[in-house]
Amino acid sequence: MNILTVKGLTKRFGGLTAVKDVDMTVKRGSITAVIGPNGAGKTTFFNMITGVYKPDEGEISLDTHGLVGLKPHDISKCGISRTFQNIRLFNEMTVLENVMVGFHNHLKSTFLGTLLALPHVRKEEANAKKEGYRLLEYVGLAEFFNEEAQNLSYGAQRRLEIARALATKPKLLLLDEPAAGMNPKETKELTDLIYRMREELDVTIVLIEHDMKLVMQISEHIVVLDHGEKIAEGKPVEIRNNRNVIEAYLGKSAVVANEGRGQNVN
Ligand SMILES: Nc1ncnc2c1ncn2[C@@H]1O[C@H](COP(=O)(O)OP(=O)(O)OP(=O)(O)O)[C@@H](O)[C@H]1O
Repeated sequence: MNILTVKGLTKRFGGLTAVKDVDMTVKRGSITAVIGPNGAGKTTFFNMITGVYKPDEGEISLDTHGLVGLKPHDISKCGISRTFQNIRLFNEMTVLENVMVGFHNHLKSTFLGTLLALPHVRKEEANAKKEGYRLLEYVGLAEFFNEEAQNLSYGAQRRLEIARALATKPKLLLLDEPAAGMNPKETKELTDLIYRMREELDVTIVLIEHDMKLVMQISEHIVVLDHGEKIAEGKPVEIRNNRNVIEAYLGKSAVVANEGRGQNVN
């Protein structure tokens, strides 16, 4: 059964069509990758799903719930969470505080209640701390809970972003280039974390990623965008040998060479 259904999604910026008439479905419990050369429209696609941009055309449904027109915080409440291509942490806040920010959407406390430190607010805060610490344990960062986020290694900062994204208990997690800048050890830890989240937290995962080794290893389904259009989709083995994909990444001459040698894209 599909958790996400996208139909005819289009976004224009002035004369540029960044995403053009894209259809896509994501199976519940799957790991799906959206790939494509630089500027293909991948982040714009994520930005429409999370309500950062309103599509010019098209529909997006999470289960049967239409998302177009909803604000990002309402979409988050529906069960979609994300991380960003450029890490967006509060550098001078502690690691634990950064995760607690993720709970904000689900807290009931009002500004006045917080100001007056009312008992129910203090209780909510204590719960957020406890739950935040638990999430840090989950992503392997508990020992750094009191460090400033900026002191973490790059790979650890990316895992912290994931912990914060998990704070809203998403059904669907969108990861925008989660392995960017990671060394092989960090990428391996990320891979394990992605599998664990899917198995243990019942989260469906869609990732944008340039690391083709990771994409081919981890994805069950791959959607390829080029110049805003979907040019291919399928299993890793199908994508690896797809003529349009090889051409988009490497140019026409690569297709000819590839066919000559019977080799694949990576
Ligand atoms: N806010 C914006 N205003 C104008 N043009 C934009 C905006 N956001 C994206 N674009 C353009 O839309 C196209 C798609 O950009 P997008 O960032 O979605 O691509 P991408 O596939 O994520 O690229 P990359 O892999 O380099 O991150 C690009 O040509 C980009 O310059």
